[in-house]
Amino acid sequence: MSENPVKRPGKDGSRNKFKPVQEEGGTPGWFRSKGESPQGKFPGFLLFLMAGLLMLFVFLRFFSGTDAPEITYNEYKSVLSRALVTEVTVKTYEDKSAILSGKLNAPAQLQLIDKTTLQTNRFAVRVPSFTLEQADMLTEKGVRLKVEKGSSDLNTFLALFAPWIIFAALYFFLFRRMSGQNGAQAKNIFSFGKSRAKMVSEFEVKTTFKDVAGVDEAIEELQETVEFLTNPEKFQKIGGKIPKGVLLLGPPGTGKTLLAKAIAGEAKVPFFSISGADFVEMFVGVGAARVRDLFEQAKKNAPCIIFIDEIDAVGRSRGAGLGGGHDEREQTLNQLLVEMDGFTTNENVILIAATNRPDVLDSALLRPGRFDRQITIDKPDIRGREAILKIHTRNTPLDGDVDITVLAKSSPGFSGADLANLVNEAALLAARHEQVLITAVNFEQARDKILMGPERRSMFISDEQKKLTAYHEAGHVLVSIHTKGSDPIHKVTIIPRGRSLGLTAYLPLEDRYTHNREYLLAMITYALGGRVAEELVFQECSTGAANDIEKATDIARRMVRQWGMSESLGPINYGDSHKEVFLGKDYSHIREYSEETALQIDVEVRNIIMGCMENAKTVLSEQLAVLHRLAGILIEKESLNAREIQEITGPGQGALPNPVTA
Ligand SMILES: Nc1ncnc2c1ncn2[C@@H]1O[C@H](COP(=O)(O)OP(=O)(O)OP(=O)(O)O)[C@@H](O)[C@H]1O
Ligand SMILES: [Zn+2]
Repeated sequence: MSENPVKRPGKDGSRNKFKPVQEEGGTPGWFRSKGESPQGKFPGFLLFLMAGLLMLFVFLRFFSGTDAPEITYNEYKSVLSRALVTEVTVKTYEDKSAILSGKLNAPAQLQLIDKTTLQTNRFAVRVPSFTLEQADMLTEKGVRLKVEKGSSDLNTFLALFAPWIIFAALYFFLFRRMSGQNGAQAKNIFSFGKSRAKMVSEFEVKTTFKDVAGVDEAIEELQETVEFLTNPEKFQKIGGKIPKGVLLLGPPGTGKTLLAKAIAGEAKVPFFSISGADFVEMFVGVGAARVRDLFEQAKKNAPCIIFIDEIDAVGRSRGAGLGGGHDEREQTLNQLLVEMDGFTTNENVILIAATNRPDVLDSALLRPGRFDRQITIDKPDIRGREAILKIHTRNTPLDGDVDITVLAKSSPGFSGADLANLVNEAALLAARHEQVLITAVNFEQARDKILMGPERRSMFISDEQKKLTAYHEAGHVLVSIHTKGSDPIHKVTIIPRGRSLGLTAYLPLEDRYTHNREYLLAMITYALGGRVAEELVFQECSTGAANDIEKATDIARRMVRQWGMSESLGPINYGDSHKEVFLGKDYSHIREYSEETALQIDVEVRNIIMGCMENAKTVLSEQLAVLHRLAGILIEKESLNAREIQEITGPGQGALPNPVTA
C-alpha cells in the first residue's frame, strides 16, 4: 500500500512542489512545503478509499436496477403506502408515444424527463412528487408501471451509510481540533504526515549577519557553518567533517531564529523552519512521518538549512514522561535521531535547532555526530543592546533628544526581542500623536509599558482601594530606599497596569550576573514592604500582597536549597524546588534528603522571611510620617518617578534613583 492514487508532483519536482501559501498574519512569501509521504498519508487515505468504494458499490446497485426484481403495480402501491421511497424507475410500454406527444396528461415531473431517457423506456422519478393518484392516473391512461426497487432502499441506504457519515464527521471534527488552526489547514485532509515546515527559498532569505547584533561570539562560530554550506569541497578535501547539527541555546527572544535565518541568508540557501511542537500530534506515528518528510524535502533542496525551534518539545529525555502521550513523542525523537544519523555530511543539509531548556534535552541528541555544536546566546549586555537598538532604529526617524546609549543603559535585562518591541512601541506612540519623529518621551513610555505592562486607566478603582494600594506601594518604595543593597527604583504608580493594581518598578544600574546575599535579602525585604505598610496603617492585610509573598518565598527557598546561604544547612544542594514541576528527566529526584532535613529547610526559609519582615517593620515604623506623606502624594499624582520620590523621602542607605532614568 505504499503507492496511492494521489497525483504526485512531476519527477523534477521543481515546478509544482511549492505552492505559495499566505500565512495568517505572516509575511507573504513564506512557503509551505508540500511534501509527499505515503506512509504519513496512509491512515486517512485508506479509510477514505474504503468509504469511497463502498459508496460506489451501493450507488451502482441503487441506480442500475438491472438485476432488481420487478414488482407489480399493486405491490408497488402497497409499498408506497408503507414507506418512503426515494426513487423509482418507471417503465412505460404501450403509451410511450402518447407521453412523448404530450397527449397523455402526465405529472409535471414526467414531462420534464429527458426524452432520450424515455426512448429507452426507462426513467427515474422522484416519488415525493409522484403521488399515488398520479400513478393511478397513469395506469388508467394505459401506462404500465413497474417498480424496480422496494421501500427498504432508504433503510438499507441509511444502515449502510450512517456509520460512515458519522465516522467521516468525527474524522473531520477531530482533525480540525487537532490541527487547532484555521480551516485552511483542515481543507487538506491528507496532510497528516507532512511536515509543517515553512520553506523560504534562497531568493527570499534577506536576513544576514548584519541584522543580528550583540552576539558576536555566536556569529564567529556560525561563520564556519556558512562556509560549510557555500564551499563544502574545501572541507571535504582535507577530510574534515562537516557538523550536521548546531544547537542554539538561550533565553527567549535573544535572536536564535534570527541567527539561523541569517546563516541561510549568508550562505544563500533555502531555509526550512518548523517548531518542535508542530511534530507532536495526537496520532501515533504522525510526528515520525513528519520528521521523515521534512528531511526528505530538505535533501531535495540541498544545500539548505533546517531550523527546528523549541526542539525541547520533541527532544525531551525519553522514558521520563508521565502519563500517556509520550510514546508518540519518543517515536518522533527516535525518528529525528535516525534521520540525523542517516544523512551524510555530503548531503549538505545542516540542522539548526533552538531551545531555552537545554537541561531537559535527551542526551542522545547531544552526542557527537548529532548536535555536536552548541552555541549559547545570552541576553545582550549594554554594548549589545546599543548595537541592537541601532539596527532596529535604522529606518525610524528619531528626534534629536533620543540618545541610543542612554536607552541601552536604561534597559538592563531586555532581550533583543524586547528591544525590537521597544522601538516598535515608541514608533506606535509617536504615530498615535501624529508626530513626525520619535522622541525620548515616546521611548520612556514604551519602556514603561514593556516593564510594567500597559496602563488600564479605564478600570474603576474605589477611593478606599486606591488608598490601600498607595500605602502598599509606598511601603515597597520606602523599605527599598532604606535597605542596603536594593535595586534602584525606577517608578512607582497606582494606575492599574497589567494584572496589578499598583506597581513599584526597579531598574538595576547594570547587568547583574550573580547576586550576593545582601542583595537577595534586600529583595525579600522590600517585597514584604507593601504588606507591612498595610498592616501598620490599616491593622489589616489584603490579598494584594500574594504576589510579593510568592516572590519572597521563592528567593528564600532558593537561598536555602540551592545557593547554600543558610548557616545551619550549609552549602548543600537540596534540590531545585522548581524542577519537579517539569516532567522531564528531573522526575526521578523528588527528594534526596531526610524528613528532618525537610523540616529544617522549612524552618530556615521561615526564619529568613520573618527576619526580613522584621527589618521592613522597623524601617516603616521609623518612617511612618514619610509613609503617610508619600502615600498621600501618590494618591494625588498616581505616578512618581525616581527623582520625585527622592524629593519626598530623602536619601536612604539603599536604593538610589537610577541616574539614567530619573
Ligand atoms: N541579537 C539581535 N539582534 C537584532 N535583533 C534581534 C536580536 N535578538 C532578537 N532580535 C529581534 O527580536 C526578534 C525575535 O527574535 P527571535 O525570534 O530570533 O528570538 P528567539 O531567540 O528565536 O526567541 P524564541 O526562543 O522565543 O523563539 C527578531 O525578529 C529581531 O527583530
Ligand atoms: Zn506589592
